[in-house]
Amino acid sequence: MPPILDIADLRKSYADGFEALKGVDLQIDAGEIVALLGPNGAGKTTLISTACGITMATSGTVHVGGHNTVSEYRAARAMIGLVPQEINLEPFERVINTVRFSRGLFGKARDDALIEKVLRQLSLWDKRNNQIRELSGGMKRRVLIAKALSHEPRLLFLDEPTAGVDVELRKDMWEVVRGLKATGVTIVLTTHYIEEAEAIADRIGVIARGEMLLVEDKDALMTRMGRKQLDVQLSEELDEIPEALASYDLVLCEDRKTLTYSYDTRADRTGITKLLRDVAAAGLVLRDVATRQSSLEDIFVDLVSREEEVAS
Ligand SMILES: Nc1ncnc2c1ncn2[C@@H]1O[C@H](COP(=O)(O)OP(=O)(O)OP(=O)(O)O)[C@@H](O)[C@H]1O
Repeated sequence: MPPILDIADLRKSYADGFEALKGVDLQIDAGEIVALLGPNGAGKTTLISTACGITMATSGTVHVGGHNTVSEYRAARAMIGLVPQEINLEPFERVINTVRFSRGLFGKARDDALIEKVLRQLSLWDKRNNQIRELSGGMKRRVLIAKALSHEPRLLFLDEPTAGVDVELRKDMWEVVRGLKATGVTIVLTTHYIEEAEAIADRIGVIARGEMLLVEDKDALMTRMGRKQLDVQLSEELDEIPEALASYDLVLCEDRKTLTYSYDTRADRTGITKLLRDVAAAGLVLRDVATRQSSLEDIFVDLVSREEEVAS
């Protein structure tokens, strides 16, 4: 099956000459959840707005469900739902009318059963007759999603859906996103919360300075780039790493009592057994050992800082 979203060599320079996207390629299959991570100003919002046809690309193409977003704008746009970063709702309008109106904007016939389904799915049915101003911040964000779903899109873009939302509500939102995926909607979201990407994404894309550094299956990425650390805690402080352990790539921590050993989780031999034997042979007394798996956050920080070094 062709990808539901196909972005090829997308470039965007703003009027002031700033190049926000420098040839981005991205293919997304139907039914996936893809999280786009990147530092502030990386180009995530520009990518989403350009993919939706709100911002005009300087060059390159975007196809949604096989439709070109410029030459077949209407067909492409009908397949897309966009949940923007800012809450841009009319405070005195009622929830149900807000959502119905959005459907009308796409020229779709009124469908009360569908609006009820969407509002129930987002736990907003009880609030359907409330004015927007009477809702909490988390509920307003869910109204934005309901609006974006009102015309039955196949591809939903969520631009920082949980920015400024507390931990509990963020987890609720993750449930909503998983529920949408279960109904067959493809989801592309941007986020600054790495645990969010870790919790819900099937694939992760990392953008920095307008370039897509990688797009990869989350689990594969964590296995490929993830390293494990072994902290060897000693009973006594060391001035330096003993000569007998020089062949290991060890780091002596600030407390001078912990030696950190990094190893590749995929390697046949991790070297741990030999290291511990050599630690004992060097006359050091062990107090404790602990292991730590690098998180997606470690991988992300590592990737982006490496890219910054190359760029500077
Ligand atoms: N209308 C515009 N005119 C000129 N430059 C712009 C415009 N919109 C965005 N930019 C610039 O393009 C770059 C990418 O911005 P964008 O909003 O896409 O980043 P982002 O990754 O979404 O950032 P954030 O995480 O802070 O939301 C930034 O340097 C920004 O200043």
